[in-house]
Amino acid sequence: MTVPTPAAVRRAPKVLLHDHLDGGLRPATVVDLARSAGYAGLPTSEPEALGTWFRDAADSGSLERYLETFSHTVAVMQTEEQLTRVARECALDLADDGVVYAESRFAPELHIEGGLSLERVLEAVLAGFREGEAQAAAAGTPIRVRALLTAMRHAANSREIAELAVAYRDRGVAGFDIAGAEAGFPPTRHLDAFEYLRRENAHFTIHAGEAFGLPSIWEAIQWCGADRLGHGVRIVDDIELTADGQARLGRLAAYVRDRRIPLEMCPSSNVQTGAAQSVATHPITLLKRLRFRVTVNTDNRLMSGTSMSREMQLLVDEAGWDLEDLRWVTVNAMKSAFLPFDERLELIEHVLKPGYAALGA
Ligand SMILES: O=c1[nH]cnc2c1ncn2[C@H]1C[C@H](O)[C@@H](CO)O1
Ligand SMILES: [Zn+2]
Repeated sequence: MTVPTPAAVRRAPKVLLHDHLDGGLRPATVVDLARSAGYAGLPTSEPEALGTWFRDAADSGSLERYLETFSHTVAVMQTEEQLTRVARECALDLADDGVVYAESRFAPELHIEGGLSLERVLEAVLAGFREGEAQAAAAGTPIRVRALLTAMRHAANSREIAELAVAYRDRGVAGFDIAGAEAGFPPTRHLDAFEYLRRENAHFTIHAGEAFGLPSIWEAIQWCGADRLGHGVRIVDDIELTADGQARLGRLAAYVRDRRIPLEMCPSSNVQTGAAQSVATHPITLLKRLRFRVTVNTDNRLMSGTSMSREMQLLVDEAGWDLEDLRWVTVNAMKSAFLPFDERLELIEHVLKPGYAALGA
């Protein structure tokens, strides 16, 4: 068991599958964009205080209230310049944190209030990712960033967004997702989009098992055919721990583990929305022990005041994780990425394994 130092955690190569573009802005950028766009709705225009405000407001114990904070970030992501800047800074911030591959998700339908078409929104974001990748490579911290297109589960645009994801599959879009309030909006509302994606051999993940339990996970997998689960924490409701420390898996939990369905787990976010009590008791550690295909993610770096390094460090400090655990979830994430197999393999063999070996794993 190698307990990594904070410096080693920062240096370790990381893979991020679940990060919202509109949940990861720098506080200073929100302030700057709000000022130049004339958006007067921010609770404060002092960057540090704004960062604290987002964290506190998101610390609500409810997914619905957590999601309300996005109105401020979405308000300043309505022009091509704004979108490109936010995407470029996202790539740079992740690369600076040691992330070598990231899938960044956002909902194009939330960024058309300024009159942009969905295609223009997407192209502005993709341009930002390419700029960020080029700058990061020049700075010696190469990163690959792909987009996931999200459709909002309370709305009715999922088929159109799915078609957009397929149209741009060779131009920087790796897959599709649905997000937003979970209770009352089951994934089967969007069956048409998922069936279309499956016919197109396209990849998708579904936010499920975060604010709602097993039925949501079951629908996402068995009705919709999700490749991965966003969060999926509530799968523990189908696991019974016996007095002697053994675990008995129900049919759904066994299916998820048997089929190696990746769980995009986001510890800090789950504590904020009430899906988990603490990082120390977060189901990710039990699921890791039971060898589910777990991955560690940030969800919303702004709302949680976090980064990949911070999420990993919290698991080390509060849940007893070691360097081998970090390496294992990182390889899990790379195996589960919506990137072609040969590119995944190349990153595992030439970046992840040597990176962890250099740290002593
Ligand atoms: O953790 C989440 N659960 C459900 N929806 C979420 C979560 N984090 C962000 N979202 C929503 C709010 C964003 O505006 C949208 C697209 O990124 O996705
Ligand atoms: Zn999310």
